[in-house]
Amino acid sequence: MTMSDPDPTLRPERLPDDADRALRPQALEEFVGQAEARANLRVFIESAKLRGQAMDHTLFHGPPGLGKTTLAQIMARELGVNFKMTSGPVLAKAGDLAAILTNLEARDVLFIDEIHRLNPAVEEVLYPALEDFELDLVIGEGPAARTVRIELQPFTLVGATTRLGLLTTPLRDRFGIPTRLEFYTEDELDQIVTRGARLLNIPADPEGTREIAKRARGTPRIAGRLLRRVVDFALIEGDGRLSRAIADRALTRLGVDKLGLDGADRRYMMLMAEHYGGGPVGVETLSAALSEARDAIEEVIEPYLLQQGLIQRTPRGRMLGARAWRHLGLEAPRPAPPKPDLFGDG
Ligand SMILES: Nc1ncnc2c1ncn2[C@@H]1O[C@H](COP(=O)(O)OP(=O)(O)OP(=O)(O)O)[C@@H](O)[C@H]1O
Ligand SMILES: [Mg+2]
Repeated sequence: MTMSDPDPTLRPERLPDDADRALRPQALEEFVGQAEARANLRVFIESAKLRGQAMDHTLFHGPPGLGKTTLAQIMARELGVNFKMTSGPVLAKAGDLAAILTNLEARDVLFIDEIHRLNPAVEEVLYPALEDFELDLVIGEGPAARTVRIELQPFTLVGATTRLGLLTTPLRDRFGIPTRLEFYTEDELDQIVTRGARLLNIPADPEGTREIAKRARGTPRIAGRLLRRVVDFALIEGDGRLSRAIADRALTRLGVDKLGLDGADRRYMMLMAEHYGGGPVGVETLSAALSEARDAIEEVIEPYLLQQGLIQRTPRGRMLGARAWRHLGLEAPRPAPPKPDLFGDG
């Protein structure tokens, strides 16, 4: 049993994607959902513009595909400044970061994706840059080495991470605006799918977009991918219309079930049910048994299953919820009878 072959079209991944770009909202007004985050960002953006200052450093965290990169781009556009993008793993040396920082113009947005993967030496350089817009660079080596201080233009760092827990505390503390993104509701996803169908010029029935919204795992990126696949089926096997029947047929063919779970989700739950009696079982054990990286399990598979109440996290490991047993069509084991208390005095 392995999870190495989930349909790549169904899983959020991090590579920039041209197809994604077409559906990406460009303005805060067009951005559906995340009402609280959006309302707050609106205030902070307008206030920064009014003051003529750089907006405070902002951190977006939450599962993949919920709109972190999209919101960072929208911020720069709404602020009317340049958008520079890099990522934690790409910034190998302090000099790489210094080169980017010294090239920023006043109030620019610098976006660092996967910021939990910054090299510690690079992170050290970032601290004074964030706090005082200053850079301390060591020039030369050995006895000839000296430090020079470089003044930077005030800028806004926007960080994104799927793993808030892996951020160092000093880095976390330097973000004035930490923002958690939540899974989207079915209604919000329906709006996103409906807008997407319009942009793709495909006539859509309300029941058709609703079916995709229900099965998009709370995630706009997945909604966009599923929409494209359903459109393919509608054009080739249907009458060119996004109906509920064609959506259902396409999603079933893609292995997306009624709850929006895919093969990887089901293999994870089946493993817990069949081999571990529904848990508790540790994530390392699941990782080994599924031949899947622990990170991928924790970042991609588990957040949605937790949110849906299909699994629970306990101090002793993961457990399958009653809803998961029902969904798998299996009977949950009865709780074991209490063990006789051999050493008790009662
Ligand atoms: N609120 C939204 N409304 C419409 N589309 C959205 C929304 N949020 C995200 N999307 C769509 O979902 C896609 C994925 O969003 P984005 O790349 O911003 O996610 P992310 O949180 O940065 O993911 P990752 O953690 O994998 O980098 C985008 O291409 C965009 O089209
Ligand atoms: Mg992103």
